[in-house]
Amino acid sequence: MMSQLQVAVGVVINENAEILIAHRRPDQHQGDLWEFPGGKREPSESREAALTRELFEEVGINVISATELTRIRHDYADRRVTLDVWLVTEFDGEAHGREGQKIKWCTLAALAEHDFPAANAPIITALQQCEQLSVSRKEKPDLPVE
Ligand SMILES: Nc1nc2c([nH]c(=O)n2[C@@H]2O[C@H](COP(=O)(O)OP(=O)(O)OP(=O)(O)O)[C@@H](O)[C@H]2O)c(=O)[nH]1
Ligand SMILES: [Mg+2]
Repeated sequence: MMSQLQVAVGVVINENAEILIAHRRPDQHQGDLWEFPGGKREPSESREAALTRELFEEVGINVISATELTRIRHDYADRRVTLDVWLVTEFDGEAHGREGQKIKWCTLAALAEHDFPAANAPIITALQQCEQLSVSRKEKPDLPVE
């Protein structure tokens, strides 16, 4: 039987309500596609600890505050994954591709222009309905009055 991989995935949001995405290397599973940073939970780890470790290893940020967005089970032809998807609303540090991968901050609208693994479709839907993203957009300061 195929094993079920437990994966911690972080949807990191900055003060402009932009979302961090990273490009998967061609040799990785679901390679050459965009992803939300994250990776496999180790057996000894909590789900939160896996998220914090993966985000530091991959994009060099320290998670301060994260809430659960959704959990997704998806069967690929060659493996089964459970994605624990977190909204990371507070973090320290400047995101950069620590594994040489391309990263970028992109608006919710621009996410649709990127190709993600099939398992990610419900994440995009959840983000479109996400209170926190619309709230942070509303809270964005207006242009200064002249
Ligand atoms: N990080 C991440 N993994 C995803 C996403 N969507 C998705 O299906 N996955 C799948 O989740 C699985 C584990 O993620 P990963 O490849 O990042 O694992 P990892 O960081 O531990 O990498 P490694 O295998 O190179 O050590 C992969 O099969 C990957 O295809 C996503 O948005 N982000
Ligand atoms: Mg990874």
